[in-house]
Amino acid sequence: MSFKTKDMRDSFRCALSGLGDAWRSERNMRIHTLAACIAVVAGLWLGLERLEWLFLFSAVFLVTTMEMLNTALERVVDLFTRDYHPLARLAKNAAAGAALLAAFYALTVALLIFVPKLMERFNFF
Ligand SMILES: Nc1ncnc2c1ncn2[C@@H]1O[C@H](COP(=O)(O)OP(=O)(O)OP(=O)(O)O)[C@@H](O)[C@H]1O
Repeated sequence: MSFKTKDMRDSFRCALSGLGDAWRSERNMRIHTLAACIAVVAGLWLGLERLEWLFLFSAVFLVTTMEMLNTALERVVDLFTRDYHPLARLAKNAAAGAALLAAFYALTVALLIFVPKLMERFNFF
């Protein structure tokens, strides 16, 4: 029996289903989505420039992409073994480390964009 997708629409449906599954099963994914929504609302309120939006969206997509890859790797490792294995630990920790680096990037971008804008808005200068 073949599991191959039939056409582009089928591939797209599978990808959306993957996003939905990750959103339902991964708490981090929901936290990132909430953080992204807050950042977009704050960006609209503070009137970000085009380049600031570009960095903000790059951070949002990097973090969510890393979280999806982390989730995929966790699933593959769990498929391979549910028992303790040092390589399973190393693989999952490395993927979690990648997600953490992306989160640090997003935090840096958010601080560099929002702190000056907020100081300007509240006349801290
Ligand atoms: N089969 C295993 N063998 C050894 N250590 C494991 C194994 N499965 C998980 N671990 C360890 O437990 C940690 C958490 O694994 P788990 O699969 O529960 O991920 P998680 O808590 O869902 O992580 P995240 O918060 O990134 O989604 C891993 O980072 C790893 O250190």
